[in-house]
Amino acid sequence: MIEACGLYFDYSKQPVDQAVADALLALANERDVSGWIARMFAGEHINHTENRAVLHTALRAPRSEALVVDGQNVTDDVHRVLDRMAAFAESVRQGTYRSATGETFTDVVNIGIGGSDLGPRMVNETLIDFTDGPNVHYVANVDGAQLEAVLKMLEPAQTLFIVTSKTFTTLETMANANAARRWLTVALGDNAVAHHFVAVSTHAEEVRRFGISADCTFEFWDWVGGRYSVWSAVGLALMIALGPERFRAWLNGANAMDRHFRTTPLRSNLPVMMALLAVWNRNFLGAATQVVAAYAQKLERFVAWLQQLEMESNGKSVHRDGSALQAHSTPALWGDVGTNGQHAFFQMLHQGSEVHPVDFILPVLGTHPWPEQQRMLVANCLAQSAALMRGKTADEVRQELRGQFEGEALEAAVPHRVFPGNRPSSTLLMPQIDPYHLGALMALYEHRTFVLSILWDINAFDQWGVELGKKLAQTVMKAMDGKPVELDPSTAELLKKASTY
Ligand SMILES: O=P(O)(O)OC[C@H]1O[C@](O)(CO)[C@@H](O)[C@@H]1O
Repeated sequence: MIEACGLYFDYSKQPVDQAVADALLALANERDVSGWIARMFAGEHINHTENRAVLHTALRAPRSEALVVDGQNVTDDVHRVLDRMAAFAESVRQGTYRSATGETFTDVVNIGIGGSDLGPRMVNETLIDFTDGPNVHYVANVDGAQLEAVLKMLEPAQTLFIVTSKTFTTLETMANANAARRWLTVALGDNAVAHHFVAVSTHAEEVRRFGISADCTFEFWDWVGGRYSVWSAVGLALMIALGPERFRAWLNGANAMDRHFRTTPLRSNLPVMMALLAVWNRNFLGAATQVVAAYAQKLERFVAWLQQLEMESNGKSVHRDGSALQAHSTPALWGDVGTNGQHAFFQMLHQGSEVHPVDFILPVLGTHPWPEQQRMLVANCLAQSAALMRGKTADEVRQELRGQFEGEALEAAVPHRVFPGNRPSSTLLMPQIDPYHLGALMALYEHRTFVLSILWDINAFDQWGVELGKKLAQTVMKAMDGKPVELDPSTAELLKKASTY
């Protein structure tokens, strides 16, 4: 086990002995994991395909920790924006920042997608017991049904929109932002936009073009990747919900994990060991997927956030130098909260034809008034990992069924009830869900993802794989408008059929 920042990581149910652990650590040394960690924290341009530093860790560093990168003290920049966010969040929460009609804002809508949505939404939902500000809603999908479902609950005169987009050109976000602006101006007139819209972006020019002034813009920087951006001004809606103090406690949890990651020898370094176990399961034992089962209803959106973090970062097929990978990179990551998953896909985990390693995450103390149910939740989490490990032999099944079945009937019944066992899992205990421990948990997985990229020698911080589909969507839309564009026959036929509905 390894314990860090209030998280207790038990990997005793992983198929790893001392020799394997030593070999994995030798691999980490061969890949220069320590050197890469130092390079990331120092602000080197390790995102080489975009020539950018990778400094989400600076977003949660204390004010006193100066870090000069490319001639700029990034800690000063970070705290200047954090202070502006705190002042703004408090003014919305206290009702001193008013709407165009002089009313307080009862509702805030964050419009953003990918990293500009998944992180803040997940943290907001997980820490819902710690929120005491206006109601915060999140709209991501270009499917207008999502925007409509939110807007129909709201009063224009009491609604603040935060348009969150690193690039401020993302199709979905701009479509939703434009629609929200129309909804607002129909009710309150064009002048309301200045009171009701703020922006979070790295692209001041695009924000200005949309009609949001610099005063209402909260910046971040190109050294913050989209899927690592929740700690920046992208968390503004979250800060309005939580208040600046709890937001800081959450940053502190992440900062504690950063310090652990940066300073702890590899053998007892939690993100490093998690990544090594993942490589063991993926590349040596052949696991094609990784399951994450959080035993806490509040963590319902954790896997969605993690999917972008891991699969957008490490879903690559080439090394840093562009040569093809000789081994697989990220497994598909999926899961659901316990105990719900037990009644859905756990059958396959226990008896399916392939092995899928599981990370069990268990906040032990509930934050609800039903202690008996919390006991059941904890018991179920521990029981599932034990069952995966132990399995059940044919002899054990026979013993159990004796008296119920005899002879041929008994033998026919046995194979269906056998569990192979030896199915790997790790269990991560935390005392409870609170801002500090959630911050530490998220930073843990961020660093695990980074270490995996080092072990696979890939760039975890670009995402060229999302570009092609985005471009083709533009072509398809042109075709929908009757413009002469070239579509492959399959897509052209689908479009033809779709146009008949
Ligand atoms: O914040 P933006 O620029 O709107 O981008 C949203 C998301 O789109 C992506 O670029 C691609 O999915 C993500 O990396 C990013 O989080």
